[in-house]
Amino acid sequence: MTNLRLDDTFLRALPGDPDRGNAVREVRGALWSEVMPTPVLAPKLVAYSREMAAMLGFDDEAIASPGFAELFAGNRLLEGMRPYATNYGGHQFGQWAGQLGDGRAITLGTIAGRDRQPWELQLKGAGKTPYSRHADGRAVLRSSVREFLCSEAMHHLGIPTTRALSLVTTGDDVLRDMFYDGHPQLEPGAVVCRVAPSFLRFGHFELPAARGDIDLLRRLADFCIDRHFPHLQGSREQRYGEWFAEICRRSALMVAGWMRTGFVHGVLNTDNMSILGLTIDYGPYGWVDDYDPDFTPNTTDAQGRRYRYSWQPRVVYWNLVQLARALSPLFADAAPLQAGLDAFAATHDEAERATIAGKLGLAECRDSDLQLMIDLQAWMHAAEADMTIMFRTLSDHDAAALTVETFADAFYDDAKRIASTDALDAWLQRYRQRLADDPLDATVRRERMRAANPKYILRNWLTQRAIEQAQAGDPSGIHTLLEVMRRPYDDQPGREEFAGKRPEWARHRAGCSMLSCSS
Ligand SMILES: Nc1ncnc2c1ncn2[C@@H]1O[C@H](COP(=O)(O)OP(=O)(O)OP(=O)(O)O)[C@@H](O)[C@H]1O
Ligand SMILES: [Mg+2]
Repeated sequence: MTNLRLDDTFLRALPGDPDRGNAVREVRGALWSEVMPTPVLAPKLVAYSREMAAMLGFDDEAIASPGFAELFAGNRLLEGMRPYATNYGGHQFGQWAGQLGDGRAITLGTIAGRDRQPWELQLKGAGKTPYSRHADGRAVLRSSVREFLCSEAMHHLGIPTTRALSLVTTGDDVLRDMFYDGHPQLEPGAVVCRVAPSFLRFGHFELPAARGDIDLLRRLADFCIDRHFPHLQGSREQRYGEWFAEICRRSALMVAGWMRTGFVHGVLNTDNMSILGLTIDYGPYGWVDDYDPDFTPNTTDAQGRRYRYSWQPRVVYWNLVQLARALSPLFADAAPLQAGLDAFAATHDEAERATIAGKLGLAECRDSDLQLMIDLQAWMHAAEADMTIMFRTLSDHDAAALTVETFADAFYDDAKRIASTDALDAWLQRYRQRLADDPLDATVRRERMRAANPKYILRNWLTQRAIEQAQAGDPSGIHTLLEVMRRPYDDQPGREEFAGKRPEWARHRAGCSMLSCSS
């Protein structure tokens, strides 16, 4: 573990803050500030991702050593590590918020993985930084469990995401007012080590642009392209255009993955948008249980529901417009930026059609299939039917034999089930007619549907149950969930409970249907 080769390209290529220490400050003309993690009382490794550990070259012995927990709690550094926090801004709920920055994220360094690619190791919750503003730089166990598990679950679902290496409890308590209602409580603290090729966000580009620091903006753009988009060719301006278009396409595929699986990010501010098109910042996210286009897990967003499930594609587009605005000083005219935004629309449209074809088991999505899907969604909404169970049941049965009884496990409300029976029969009739006009054979159809319709998603109540167990001293629920979510598309005999609908106790429970940014 001590001979990790650190890659400090980011620090060498881009200007840093001349000041040291973690005093809160405005940082201009610089993209990062060197800052030490603040040591914690008693680091204890609670869970780790075996795939990520293998990728980074940590063997069982290294993971079991006390040094591993100490390193990934921020209590100890390896030789050559120069930890830093980065400087970014962002649009929060539609408003420009100025400088934000890594207020509780500290990068330990970047190392080459087994794949020879750079992987940045970043601690979340490692103490104050110059960007902590009024907050404490810490994270609580419940939010850290959520970030750790969902990062890995998302990866195994095949949706671009930052990853998680480790979850360490700190032995320190952290004060949090979970619902901002004047009832702060002490909660156990934790640190997640998350991992990605880069944690650059839209906000890293927006901040220098907003300050008129075009030189810094250009240096950052050139660095980002050279390092993370080296395949882009052509003149400097052509590369900028291609780069922006690729960010748009990647963002479209990311959000299409969320829509396919029922993920709601919760805080889609531009500071939570990765320039690599990765899902980033697992805060008050949620997974759709009963299909509801307005599902908004984040109580902080309960009024406007800006970040509701069904608005995510348009919000990502809005965020890309902000990025285009920020990057515009790099362009002589707006055409390449508009072309990028158009690429978002085209890619998203194509991905949405692929989703429909996959979820319904069709060789291709015709125009009329869009309506078929809209009608099924409207039906699920009215019937209060579980989205994941509906589609998986649809995947696993011969269409000829489907009746409302086949979907018995998907309903949350008996009266709504009964009231919706005729409408489902009518929809199934149309679906069967459509399948009769589709060339796929039954085996291929089933395989495709099972690959588009996960059986296991990281339902909020499952995570909440694991969190409550962990808070009581038993982390085994986290390990089990991590294991189940490694194979979300496979049937896992004996683990049916993890594919079940939300139990009644979780309907209005904090942590299940209501989450806040207090984490
Ligand atoms: N406990 C905290 N201490 C210091 N800064 C914080 C804390 N919580 C959030 N922030 C900062 O507030 C801003 C917005 O927070 P947001 O909830 O989007 O991010 P986050 O959950 O900290 O993490 P990230 O985006 O790094 O995953 C960011 O600048 C973030 O660093
Ligand atoms: Mg954030």
